[in-house]
Amino acid sequence: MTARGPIVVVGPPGSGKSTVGPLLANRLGKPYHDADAELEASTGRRIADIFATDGEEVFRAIEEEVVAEGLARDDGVYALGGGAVLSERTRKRLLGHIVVFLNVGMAEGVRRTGMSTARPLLAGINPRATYKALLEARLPVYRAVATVEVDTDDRSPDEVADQVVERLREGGVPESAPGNNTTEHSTKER
Ligand SMILES: Nc1ncnc2c1ncn2[C@@H]1O[C@H](COP(=O)(O)OP(=O)(O)O)[C@@H](O)[C@H]1O
Ligand SMILES: O=C(O)C1=C[C@@H](OP(=O)(O)O)[C@@H](O)[C@H](O)C1
Ligand SMILES: [Mg+2]
Repeated sequence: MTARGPIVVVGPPGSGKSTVGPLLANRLGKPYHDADAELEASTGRRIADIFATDGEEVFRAIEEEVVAEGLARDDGVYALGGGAVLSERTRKRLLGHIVVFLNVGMAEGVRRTGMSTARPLLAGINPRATYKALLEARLPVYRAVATVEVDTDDRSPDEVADQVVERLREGGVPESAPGNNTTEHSTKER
């Protein structure tokens, strides 16, 4: 399969990008990078602090720069923050990459993110409603950039990573109708 740069992992908060990313990298023998971790390392600040002090717009501008650098690498597995694909410039930069969309349903996504205060967007009074709105708004965006979509609801992180590897071996054919993808059917007979 000809694709450029790192394999990119996208999806909503709690879909498991930062958990599955390293497992996937390990299976593929590639280095792993996480955009949120790099953003915190390069700014010396926590994401929650940037949101609280400077607001989302400033965070998104920093994120766009960090992600542009990360995407320019030659290789690796690169997990983005859940909202990085909201940037049109970032979406354009994703063209030509293998982009893995880890999907998660609302109930499981809320459950996985509910224990953490590290995600300022979900810190409001009704995280369930916020998460639902976020999923509805972003699902089409994740699908538009993805070349592979994998459901994570009923899979452990290891099972998700295995499934991604299998799908990549099949040729990156999506589970369901995304935009930036190969549209022919899987060559693997089942
Ligand atoms: N497939 C999974 N099954 C169960 N729990 C998961 C799964 N993937 C991730 N988690 C858990 O959900 C939480 C959020 O995972 P994380 O990798 O930080 O998601 P993301 O980076 O997409 O926001 C973590 O506590 C993680 O252990
Ligand atoms: O969905 C989002 O807008 C965000 C997701 C977070 O990353 P994860 O998706 O890894 O939780 C982090 O980048 C920031 O809190 C904003
Ligand atoms: Mg993450």
